[in-house]
Amino acid sequence: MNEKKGFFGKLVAGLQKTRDNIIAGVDSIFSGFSAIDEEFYEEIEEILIMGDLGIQTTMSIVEDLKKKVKEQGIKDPSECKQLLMDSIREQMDLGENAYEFENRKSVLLIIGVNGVGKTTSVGKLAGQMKDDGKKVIVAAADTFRAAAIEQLTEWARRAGVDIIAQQEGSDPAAVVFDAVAAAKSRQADVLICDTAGRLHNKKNLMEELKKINRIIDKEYPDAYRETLVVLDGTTGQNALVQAKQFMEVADITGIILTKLDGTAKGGIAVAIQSELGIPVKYIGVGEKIDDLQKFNANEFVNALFHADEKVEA
Ligand SMILES: Nc1nc2c(ncn2[C@@H]2O[C@H](COP(=O)(O)OP(=O)(O)OP(=O)(O)O)[C@@H](O)[C@H]2O)c(=O)[nH]1
Repeated sequence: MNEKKGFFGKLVAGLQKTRDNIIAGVDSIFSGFSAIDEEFYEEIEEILIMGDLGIQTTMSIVEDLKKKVKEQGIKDPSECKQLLMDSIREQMDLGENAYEFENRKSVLLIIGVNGVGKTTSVGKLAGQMKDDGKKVIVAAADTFRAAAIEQLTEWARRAGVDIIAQQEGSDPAAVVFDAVAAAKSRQADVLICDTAGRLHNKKNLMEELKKINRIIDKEYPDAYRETLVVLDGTTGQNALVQAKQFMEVADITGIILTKLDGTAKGGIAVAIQSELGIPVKYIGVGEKIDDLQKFNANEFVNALFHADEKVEA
C-alpha cells in the first residue's frame, strides 16, 4: 500500500512539467467557457497538441469527447473533464500480455540510440526484477562504445546481477550467444540484452538484430521474447519519429519512455501508443533505480489530472 503510494507519488512528481503544461490550460478552459461550442473544442485541441499528444491523437481524443458529450447530453463544460480523461485513457491499451515475460524464462532485447537512457533502463529493470526474486543476467551487446560496457558493468554491480560482456568492438551476436549459454546453464529467469541502436545505418542495424534473433531462436527456442525500444521523452514528437524508424528494422513489442520527469512533453506517451499501436510498457521518471515504472494508463491520467487529491503533502 505504502509502496503503491510512493510509486504514484513519484509518478505525480515526475509528470509535474507535463501537468503544468497541459492541465493548467485545460482547467482554465473548463472554468472559462460557459457553453460547449466549437471554440471550446478548439481550445482543448490546442492544449493537447501543445502537450505533445500530436495532431492525430488529439483529433481522435476530441472526436471521442464530442461523441461522449452528445451521447450523454452534457451541457456544462466543467462536466467534460472526466470525459476527457476517459478519452485519453482509452487511447492507451497495454494488451493482456504486456508483462508476460515476468512469468516465463525470457530474453529482453533493449534497443535505443545513444543517450536516450538505454543502459540506465537496463540497469533499473535488472535491479527491480532481481528485487522481485528473479535470477537476472544482463548482456552488454551494445559493443560500440567501451563506456557503455563500463556503465552497464557498474549497473550490474549495483543491482547485484551477473553480466556477460566482451571487449569494445566485438560482435554483439557473440556476446548474446555467450549470454544465452549463461542464462541456460545458470537457470536465469530473465536475460536482458543491452543492444545497439544506431539508426543512421539502418541496414546494418537490421542485419545485426536479425543475427541476434537467429541465435536466440536457435539456442534458446523456449525463451519468451520481448524487443523494447527506449525513447527519450524530452524529444517529444521526435521520439515518435524514432519509434517509427525502429519499427522498420525490428518487431517491436513495447516502448520504454524515459526522462518524463524532465519534460513538459509527457503527452508523447499517449501519442506513441495511439498512433503506433505499440504499448509503452515502462516510463522513466527519474535517475534512481525505482524511477522506472510500469506504465499504467489509469495512474498516468490520474497523475496528469488531479494529482493533488491523491498525494499527501
Ligand atoms: N531525469 C532522468 N534521467 C534519466 C532517465 N533515464 C535515464 N536518464 C539519464 O540519462 C542519461 C543517459 O542515460 P544512458 O543510460 O547513459 O543512455 P544510453 O542510451 O544508454 O546511452 P549510451 O550509454 O551512451 O549508449 C544518464 O545521465 C541517465 O541518468 C529518466 O527517466 N529521468
